[in-house]
Amino acid sequence: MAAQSTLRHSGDPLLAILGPWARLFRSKVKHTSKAARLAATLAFIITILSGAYGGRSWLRQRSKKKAQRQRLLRRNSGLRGKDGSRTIIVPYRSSTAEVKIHPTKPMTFDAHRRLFLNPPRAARLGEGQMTGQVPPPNTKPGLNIAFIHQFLSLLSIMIPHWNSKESGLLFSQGLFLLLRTYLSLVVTRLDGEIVRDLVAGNGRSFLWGIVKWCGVGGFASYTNAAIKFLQSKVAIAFRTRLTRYIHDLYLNDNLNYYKLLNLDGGIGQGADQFITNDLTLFTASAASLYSSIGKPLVDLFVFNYQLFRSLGPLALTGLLANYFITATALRRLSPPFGKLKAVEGRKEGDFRALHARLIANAEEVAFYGGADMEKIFLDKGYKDLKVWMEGIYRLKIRYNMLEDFVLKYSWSAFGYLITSLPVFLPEWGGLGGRSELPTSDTTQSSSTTNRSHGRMQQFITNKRLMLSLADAGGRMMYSIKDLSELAGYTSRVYTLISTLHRVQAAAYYPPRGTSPEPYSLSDVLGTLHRGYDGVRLENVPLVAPAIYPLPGNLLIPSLSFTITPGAHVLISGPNGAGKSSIARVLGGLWPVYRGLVSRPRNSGIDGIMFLPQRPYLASGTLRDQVIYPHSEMDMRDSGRKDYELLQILEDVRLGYLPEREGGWDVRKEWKDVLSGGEKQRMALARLLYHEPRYAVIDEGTSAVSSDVEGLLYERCKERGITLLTISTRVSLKRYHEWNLDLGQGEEGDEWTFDRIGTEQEKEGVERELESLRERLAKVEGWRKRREEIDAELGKVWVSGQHEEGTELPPPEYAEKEEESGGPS
Ligand SMILES: Nc1ncnc2c1ncn2[C@@H]1O[C@H](COP(=O)(O)OP(=O)(O)OP(=O)(O)O)[C@@H](O)[C@H]1O
Repeated sequence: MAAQSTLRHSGDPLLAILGPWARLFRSKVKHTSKAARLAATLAFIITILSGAYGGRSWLRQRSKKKAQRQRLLRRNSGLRGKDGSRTIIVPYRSSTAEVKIHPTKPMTFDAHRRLFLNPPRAARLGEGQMTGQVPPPNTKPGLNIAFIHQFLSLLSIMIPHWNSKESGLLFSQGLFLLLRTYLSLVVTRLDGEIVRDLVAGNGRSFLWGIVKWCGVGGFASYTNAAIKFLQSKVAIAFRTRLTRYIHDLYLNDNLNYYKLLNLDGGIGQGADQFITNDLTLFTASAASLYSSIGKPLVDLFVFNYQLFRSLGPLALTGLLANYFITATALRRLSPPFGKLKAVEGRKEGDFRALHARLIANAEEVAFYGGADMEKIFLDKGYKDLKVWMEGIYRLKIRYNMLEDFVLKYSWSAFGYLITSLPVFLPEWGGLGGRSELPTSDTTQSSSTTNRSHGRMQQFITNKRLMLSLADAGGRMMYSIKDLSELAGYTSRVYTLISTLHRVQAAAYYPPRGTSPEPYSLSDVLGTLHRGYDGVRLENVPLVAPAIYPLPGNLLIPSLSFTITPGAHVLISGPNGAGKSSIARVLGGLWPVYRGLVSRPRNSGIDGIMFLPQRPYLASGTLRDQVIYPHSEMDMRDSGRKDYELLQILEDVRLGYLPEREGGWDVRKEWKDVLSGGEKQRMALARLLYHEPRYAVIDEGTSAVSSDVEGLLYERCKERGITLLTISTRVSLKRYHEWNLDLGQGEEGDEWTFDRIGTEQEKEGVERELESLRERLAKVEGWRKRREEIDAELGKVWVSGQHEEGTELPPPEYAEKEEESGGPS
């Protein structure tokens, strides 16, 4: 029996663990009363039942949530939180995942403005106020105080609180980095022991050493993988923080995405290269810096201390001197990697912008057959980039040679010298060196053997320490280059964010002690008043702005008119007179340089809506095209239904679209699917959906047939929308009450604002007729003058060649054909 039980125990380890517990349970059960057993059984059954019920409702909720997510994803929609956050649904593997986005608080932007617009003078960025640019053009990206300021400013966005997720990630990474250093130390010692045992022929210890080596190796591999994983997590967390911050600053009610390119111009071709490429490089570089500098720094301290213990103060002094000299030499001789990287980023951006332009205008270029011309632009853009990159590589090759020689070969030679110290200069060889001295209580031969084994172990350990140290020092040196490159990326990202802050705060100041250029961005004195039921301009000059700090171009010196509800206005005039410019000022795209502009507060319902000259079709579903700029979430919130959208499409004669395209949820490249007229009608459908009180329609029906055009205007008016139509078509007057006519006078900078169909307007027409009559009266005189000139020219032509009235000889080829009997 005993034998049986032993067999069972050894055969089934699980039973061996559970057996005692089972016995304990059985003995407890035996000693409990019947009532207690009944209660326990009941509790057990209730637990199982409630568990099953809970599990079932959890499963149900999960499948309901899954279905909701799928629906939201299909409809390009999401969920809105009470705290203003948005939850969007993204595809994840075969299912979906939720991403919650919290908007950046305005307070945060206010707090950061100081960092990005008023940097300390010590950072050599304060001079920006003198030149009106932040950062000033003379701030070179490199390892300087400006870099530290820029990096710390960005760090305050990347790690907003000490207890944020990013700090946690960095802390965990730090722990793993320390662990790796510790493991390197263990490996170093182990290496020495293994070689000692091998030389001494101690097989048992040698094998045990190998086992320990493998165990430590496995653990070290896991540590390395964890460090890399955490580094990528840190990089992506940094990138998420910065991207969201930039998006919140870039895409807001202040229209910074428009102003950045059209008014400020501080970042050249646009923000896309900055946000996509430079930001990625910056965050990857910042995250790797932590381990690429942090780890060797810790290593340097630990290994130096170890070497000091075994080699003594002379070695340590030598080592430190070596670091200092090589670091200074390399720093002096290194090219300005930061500046090179910043320029490279700009050139990459220019090249990318050329491609983006071609993609956006592919149809137009194709019609013109402009491929060859576009290729020239693209090839030139690439050549610029290539020449720059080759220049960088040439600079790098020289530096790399020097770096390699110094860090690999000269350092190892120096390392051998240092590790030989205990052998040749035992009295200088530190604490470990004392063991080298002969002792009197051992025999000569065993002392020699022991000493040589001890030397061997110590040499191997020291050599490994030296190698690790050289590796750590090398990595420190290499990271000087990484640091310079990081300075380049930092400068790019900092420039983007500070320019965005400047646009957001309209912080354009003339250099100290000077007055601003008239009609430049630092000379904006007018007011844009939102919250007026109508549209009113009072003594507003119409100025086409120029990129800061240049002065704008004055189109109309002073414009004043008021539009009240129901007073539909046609804004007419020749091309380039400034019609669309009025819309730009009203929309807040262009600044109000002088005077007062009043407009409704909101865009859309109860406000004002603008239909631009070039119809825009968003990416998304067919529904998204009608409700733009609403999302489906907004549409559901306002209680609108799909059948209403269909009615709107019927009103603009696009009722066939949902069926033809395959429903409301279908996604297509709508700008290629819809014709020019359909696009304009879609824009009017948006107007009918939003039903604003006022609408500015800029050439919104130029591609629509005139019968449908009239119908569209009537539909808008039926819904109580007051129209401000910008058009060169005088025929549109019949749908409007007032006419603002621009481009009059000699200079084209005068204007009239008249009621259509009134005495005043008739007088205006009379005036125009009178001026035409005056011109007609001059026609007779011009005709006579032309006859005189013709006669003069006729004399010159005829003299000495042909008689008047004689036939001109036939062309040569006609003569030949006649001779050969006509064309074959
Ligand atoms: N972003 C800009 N920067 C500088 N000048 C501009 C800008 N946009 C337009 N302009 C200039 O302002 C003037 C008025 O332009 P606007 O677009 O208002 O003309 P318009 O009367 O609407 O002409 P059209 O009938 O051709 O649409 C033009 O001379 C134009 O070149």
